[in-house]
Amino acid sequence: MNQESVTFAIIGAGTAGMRAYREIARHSDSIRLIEGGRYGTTCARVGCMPSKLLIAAAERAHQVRHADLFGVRVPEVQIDGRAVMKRVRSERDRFVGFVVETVHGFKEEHRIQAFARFLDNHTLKLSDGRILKAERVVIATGSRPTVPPLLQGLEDRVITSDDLFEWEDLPKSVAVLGSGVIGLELGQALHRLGVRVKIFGRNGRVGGLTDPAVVAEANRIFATETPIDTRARVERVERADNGLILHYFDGDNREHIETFELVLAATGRMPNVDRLGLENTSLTCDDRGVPHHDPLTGQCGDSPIFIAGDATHELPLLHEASDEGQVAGLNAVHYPEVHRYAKRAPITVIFTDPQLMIVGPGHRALSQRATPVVTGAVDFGDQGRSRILGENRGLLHVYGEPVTGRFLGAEMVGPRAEHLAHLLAWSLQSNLTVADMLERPFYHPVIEEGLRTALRNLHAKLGQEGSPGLRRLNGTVSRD
Ligand SMILES: Cc1cc2nc3c(=O)[nH]c(=O)nc-3n(C[C@H](O)[C@H](O)[C@H](O)COP(=O)(O)OP(=O)(O)OC[C@H]3O[C@@H](n4cnc5c(N)ncnc54)[C@H](O)[C@@H]3O)c2cc1C
Ligand SMILES: NC(=O)c1ccc[n+]([C@@H]2O[C@H](COP(=O)([O-])OP(=O)(O)OC[C@H]3O[C@@H](n4cnc5c(N)ncnc54)[C@H](O)[C@@H]3O)[C@@H](O)[C@H]2O)c1
Repeated sequence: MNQESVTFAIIGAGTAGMRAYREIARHSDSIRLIEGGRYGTTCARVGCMPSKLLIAAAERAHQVRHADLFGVRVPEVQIDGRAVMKRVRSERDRFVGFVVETVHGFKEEHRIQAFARFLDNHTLKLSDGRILKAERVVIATGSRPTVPPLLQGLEDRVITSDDLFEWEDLPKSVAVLGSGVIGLELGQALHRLGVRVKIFGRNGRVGGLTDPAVVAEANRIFATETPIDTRARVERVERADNGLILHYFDGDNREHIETFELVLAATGRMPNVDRLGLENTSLTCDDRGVPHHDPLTGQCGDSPIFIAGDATHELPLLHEASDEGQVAGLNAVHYPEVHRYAKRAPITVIFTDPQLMIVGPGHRALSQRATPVVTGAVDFGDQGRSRILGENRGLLHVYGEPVTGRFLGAEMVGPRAEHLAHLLAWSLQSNLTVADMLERPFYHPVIEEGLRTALRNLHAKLGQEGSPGLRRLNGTVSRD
């Protein structure tokens, strides 16, 4: 039998796996990086990068269409679907190319192209028939889109984010199932690119927001432009000659029947742990099949098996996958000595227009704490810079802790949220109080002045003493 023994095996050469590889390869040459699919990572191939490329085209179309507001007349906007998708694909290929180049820079003898499956804690069966023995293993197998039972059997008309960026041209119409992060980002972009779109959510959810007031404002704003019903109930989907017929009840319980060329399933992603043969190991798993592990070490139980990235089903985000890969790699190297590493402040940005962001654990989690949470707010309707830009819509809620005055997090729908989210995440990680934050400089006229309004509002509600924004220096001024 073709069998090989090494010290380290990493399953999956995505963002987390590549990061773990780099960490381990600094210490050992006895390592194998196993990839079953194509090199290039989910982020570059079908995730962060192509989605933002599509959104960039949609934003440009939207800006040109609305140039009128500034007295700039554009007679007719035409969307060339083939040209849009050509740029998306070619820029995507460029990003993927860099990643593939990096992987090819790893030693050839370290790389295996096959799917891996556990036979026991230390034995992997590869899809090419080989057996690999490894003392320590990192699971970095990522996640994949789920398709709800409602759409099963209709696969030729159902797409996921894995398929969309391969399009040669834009379709005529798409029903988007799911108003989470992917559904909102891609649904709004397609709508702006001239595709007839309807986004179907459920329970009023928008992009993972949890603050009821911010959720309501986001729902209101998106509905002014894009056909969206986050309280719909799609009951049945059936095949038609030219697409799929959706039978659904809207938020007011009225029945509708509408035909679309395609349905985009944006109903969540599942961790790639179900085909790993984990039942052959000593690991215990949660109800999603994810091995119980310590999120701060990546270690599964007390075994020499570590897990990182989307496979953990914790925070399926790029920077988290990268950090977790590094931690898993380091701890695999030093096993049985395993260290806990602090997480960065939680941050999520959703690239809709207006953008959404969550910093910290989010409103729902904060309101479940024993100590009460105080909320400061700003409405961007009259905010100076936002109005100048014609982007004056949105709501920011900032949260603070009574007594200590500590900043706890934020949720927002509004202009340039990606930048405010970073200021706030850095403040949170630095353990700043709301008063500390107000002592920082704010230029004029900028969107950050809107943040200052929210922080002042929070400061007042927290009943903090002193004049916010001023730092009194020690001593008194003596005049002789
Ligand atoms: C449409 C979309 C947009 C996104 N946008 C953003 C964004 O804007 N910002 C952000 O932070 N995040 C975004 N994400 C999330 C981000 O892409 C993921 O969190 C990240 O790519 C996960 O990295 P990973 O290393 O865990 O998984 P992956 O990059 O998926 O790597 C896992 C690898 O494991 C391989 N594999 C699986 N099973 C096996 C096996 N048994 N044997 C061998 N190999 C195996 C797979 O083929 C794959 O190559 C987006 C995701 C999607 C889908
Ligand atoms: N900007 C970003 O950072 C970014 C962008 C895209 C994806 N991602 C990552 O990818 C992950 C997956 O994204 P996603 O949008 O697939 O998942 P998600 O969990 O954000 O959203 C899925 C949504 O679909 C809804 N849903 C499920 N079944 C449904 C049904 N039958 N009908 C109607 N709605 C239904 C759920 O209620 C939920 O709101 C995200 O959690 C995120 O971590 C991040």
